[in-house]
Amino acid sequence: MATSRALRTDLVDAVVLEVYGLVRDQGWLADRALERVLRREKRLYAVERRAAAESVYGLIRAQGQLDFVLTGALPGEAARARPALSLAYAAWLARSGAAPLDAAAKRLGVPRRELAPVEAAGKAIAALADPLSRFAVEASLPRWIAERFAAELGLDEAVRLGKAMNERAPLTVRANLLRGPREDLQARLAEEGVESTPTPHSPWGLTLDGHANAFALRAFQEGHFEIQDEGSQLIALALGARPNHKLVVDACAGAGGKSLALAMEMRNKGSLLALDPDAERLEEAKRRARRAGVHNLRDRAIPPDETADEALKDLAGKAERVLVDAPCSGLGTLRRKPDARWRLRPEDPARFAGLQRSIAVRCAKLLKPGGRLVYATCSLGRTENDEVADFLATAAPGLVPVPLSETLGAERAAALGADGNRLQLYPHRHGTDGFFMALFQREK
Ligand SMILES: C[S@@+](CC[C@H](N)C(=O)[O-])C[C@H]1O[C@@H](n2cnc3c(N)ncnc32)[C@H](O)[C@@H]1O
Repeated sequence: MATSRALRTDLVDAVVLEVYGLVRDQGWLADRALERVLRREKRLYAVERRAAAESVYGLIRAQGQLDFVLTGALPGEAARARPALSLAYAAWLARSGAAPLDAAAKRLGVPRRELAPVEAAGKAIAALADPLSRFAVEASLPRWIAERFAAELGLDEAVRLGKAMNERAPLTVRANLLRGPREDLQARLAEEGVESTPTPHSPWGLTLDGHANAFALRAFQEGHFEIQDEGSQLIALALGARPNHKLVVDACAGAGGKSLALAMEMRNKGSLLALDPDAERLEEAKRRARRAGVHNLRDRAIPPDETADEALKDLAGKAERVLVDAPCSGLGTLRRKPDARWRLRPEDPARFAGLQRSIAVRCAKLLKPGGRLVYATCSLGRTENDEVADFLATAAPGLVPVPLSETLGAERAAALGADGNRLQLYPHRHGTDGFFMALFQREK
């Protein structure tokens, strides 16, 4: 069986170095680079593919720290002094405990002396006098992100957040209740050899154990579940879409992750309208809807700018529920996209906030009196979250905050630490990705 084979490290290493080079030096997205190289490398067994993927993501996560250890440059400043790919990889193998130092040097063909800084890494990091720089290096975060996390939570808690952002995210799925209850899905998964645990907060979630390839499971192919972070499920829950609603709008629907959960809440009744400027993503949402047995979903590609007002005119004042899952910097999802931290720029949160404000105000116009809107992001920090929610409350006429306990339920809202109409989810506190949500209602 493939799982009992010894890894052919030469093949794995070649893939890791090629993919890491594409990501680090050529700005490729990690997922894409990995997919592209692995598709070509048909010789690799599943276990070797997995090992290559883990090393690539491990290396990307540790990049800031490795650059510091090997060149002395602080994370984010290191681009000027990047160590050779094979040296960085050997240092990672040694630092992560995946291989002893001497073996790592030999395996990657780097002179042993070049790895000497790895032995003194702990001391070098501890010697950083500035606590923020130390945090940035330890968590392997660009300094500006470390600063933002610390400004939001205080340094001690930011350290816990930084750690959680560098852990592997759980594989969480949402049971598609249109096909049956969560317990039935759990039993089906067990029949397919996958154990799972109900998520603590979402009533629909299961966390799958081990390294299951969820897409290959029959239960997935037959639409019994979707892969969806628990936080993302909670955003759909917070909207409170119901079967008696005639029009629910998912205003930034993308590939429909939350649309499918909303259709489930509507029990396939009424009309669910998915909007997005990206027609390809909407096509993907429709494919997913077919698999999930969703048939109340319609879609409309809209312009990305203010001309969308005209394109949405016919819907003004008509929707009972509007979800604005706005485009954002994604600072809350670094554990799933570890390469994003090196691509993001300090000015990005403010840039997204401008877009978020205009999208949210535009979409609030679709609400009928008494209708409710959730503004959500997968980001952290006031700029894209509280400040946009504050703006929305003043800029959209007749919009008032509604406590999240009304849709999440009092017990769940309290357990999650909702603050009135707002909730910020964090990996280190909630085990979810970092999501923000705020609930509003248009006055009757
Ligand atoms: C956070 S993603 C949505 C994820 C999706 N709701 C889900 O759960 O899978 C944000 C989406 O906003 C879309 N978007 C970008 N600019 C937009 C605009 N000006 N108006 C509306 N949507 C926009 C993007 O194409 C992207 O699909």
